[in-house]
Amino acid sequence: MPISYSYSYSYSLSSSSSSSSSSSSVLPKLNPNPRPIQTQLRTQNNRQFPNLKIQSSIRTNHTIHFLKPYLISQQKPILYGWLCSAISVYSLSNLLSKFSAITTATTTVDVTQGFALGGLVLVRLIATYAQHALLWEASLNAVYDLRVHVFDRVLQRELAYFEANDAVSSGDVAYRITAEASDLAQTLYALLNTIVPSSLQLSAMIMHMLAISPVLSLISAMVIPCMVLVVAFLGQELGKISKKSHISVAALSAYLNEILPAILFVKANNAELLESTRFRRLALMDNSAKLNKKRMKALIPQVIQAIYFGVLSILCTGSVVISKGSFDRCSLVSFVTSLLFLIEPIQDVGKAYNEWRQGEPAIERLFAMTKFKNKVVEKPDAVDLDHVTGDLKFCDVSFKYNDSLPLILNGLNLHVRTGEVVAIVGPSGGGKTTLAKLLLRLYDPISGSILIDNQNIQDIRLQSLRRHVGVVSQDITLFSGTVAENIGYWDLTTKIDLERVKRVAQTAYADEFIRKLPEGYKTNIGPRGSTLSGGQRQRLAIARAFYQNSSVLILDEATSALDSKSELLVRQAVERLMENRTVLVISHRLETVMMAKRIFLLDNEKLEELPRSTMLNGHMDSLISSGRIV
Ligand SMILES: Nc1ncnc2c1ncn2[C@@H]1O[C@H](COP(=O)(O)OP(=O)(O)OP(=O)(O)O)[C@@H](O)[C@H]1O
Repeated sequence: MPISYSYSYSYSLSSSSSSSSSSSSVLPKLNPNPRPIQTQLRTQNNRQFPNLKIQSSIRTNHTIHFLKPYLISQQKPILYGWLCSAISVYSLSNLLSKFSAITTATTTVDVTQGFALGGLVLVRLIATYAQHALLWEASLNAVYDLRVHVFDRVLQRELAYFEANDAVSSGDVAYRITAEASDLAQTLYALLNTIVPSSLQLSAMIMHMLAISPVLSLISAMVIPCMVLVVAFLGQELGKISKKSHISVAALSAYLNEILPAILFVKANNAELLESTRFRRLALMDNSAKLNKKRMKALIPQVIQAIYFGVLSILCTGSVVISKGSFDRCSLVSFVTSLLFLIEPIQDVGKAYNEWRQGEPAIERLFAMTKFKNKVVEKPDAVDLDHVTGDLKFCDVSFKYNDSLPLILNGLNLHVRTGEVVAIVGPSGGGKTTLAKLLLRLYDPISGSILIDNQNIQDIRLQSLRRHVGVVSQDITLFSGTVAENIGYWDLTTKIDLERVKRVAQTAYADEFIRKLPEGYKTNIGPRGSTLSGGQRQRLAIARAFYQNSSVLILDEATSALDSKSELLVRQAVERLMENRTVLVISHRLETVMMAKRIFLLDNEKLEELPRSTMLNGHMDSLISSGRIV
């Protein structure tokens, strides 16, 4: 199993999933008796959302608790936004009083009154605009901070999280951080816009009504409990529908994330029709989930309005009849206008509640990714290594992936001296790549220790360790960007040393083909380096390892599956790369193995040194035919 590197997480996730998923994603669907769609999706969803059960148990107050720091950090625009809403409501109240006075006045309206009205309208418009703009700013900024936090936490998760058989798929992770986080902005905005602005408008209108007729106001207030009950019920239903919608769209995104990188496999297997059918099934599920959600969202305001106006008209007609004669025309106009302006905040409260119900699953799913405890932990007093000579020791190392799985390594011992090249051969699944993962501290052994320059790697800062241990694998990770950015990846966010990039490319025999590219070192190589040949991609990876210039190097099948000319170039590049470094070669190829000074066979959880003569005398063939080397 090749190592997939943490080049950039989203990237390595997709590349690793592409290689490993291509068969799993396509082959099972060749089953002539496919299970019903619902069952398939349920299974798929269970696989993609293993934390769903746990997530649903997270209570609303926890969700609010999660969001609190992000909202507090945006207190300035929030407070200003609320201040604007107070101004807006104040001008509306004044507007209503003046308006009812004008509409019932017996004398003609003078210019000053007209200007005052116009002024109030203008103030309300500007204040309302500022309120919306500021509250959107706060919501979007909070979501930006949250996204950054969630992505950082995802990067901090150990490899086991991504490799486990119930791992959250890269498509799902991407969906949560992109689409669901975007939806969250809408939820936050609805909340912020309700807590103060709608409450203010609600209170202002109620006070207005109370001043005109306390009896009528109290009767009108009876409509509120009815609304609350209906909104709460519908909101709960909307929450359930929303969860289904989140799951179906995430399944669609996860599917696309798996299948698009495997497009070569799809075409080579004439699987376009099959994949189109699978896509249609998922898209249909998503469509109907979305439609249900939209229907519910469209229904809720209509139900609120129907109840509001229905109950109010009955109550008001009754009460006007009862209080006949005690009400002047001006008061009636004012009362009814206030009632009309009351519906807006009531609807906003309902809307915010519903937004919250539909946003809650997204918040839970986002935060579920941030709550974890890594097994590989950096000690607080871990040291930085400035310089490493490259002396490696594996002392009595035993390892298994988890308690229910068998041992992969059992009391393994190996000493690789500074500058030495050692090859590890063995049967497929024997644990060669696992050994490399342990050296990079992507996993910790269950017992024993690994030392670099006599320092236990568990006492070294992870960043420092991985800076000194470079990897070149057959599963090369390149990303869309220029050639220079791919080679100088280590300095991507600072400043790539272009001279050094060119120098290392020459050393890796890559300079010649790079110069022939349309824009040389500035050529964009497409997603995952798709515009390059296998050999060119390998030489870029080798150039990148030169750029990193680590003292210890892991070569995992670096010279596989190339034509003889490319292979020669890659092998020469590898030979140069090996100079003056401690190298662990994991290989099945005799030519690569023979570059090593010592050769070890990893089989049955143990290491056994093979005399070089074994390999030279053609004994490798007999080891291959007996299955001890693949
Ligand atoms: N993340 C994982 N979780 C559980 N088991 C794993 C995991 N990764 C690898 N394994 C198992 O550990 C064993 C060793 O795997 P490893 O990739 O180290 O073998 P390898 O010698 O490199 O094989 P190959 O030569 O085929 O690449 C295999 O049985 C494999 O199925």
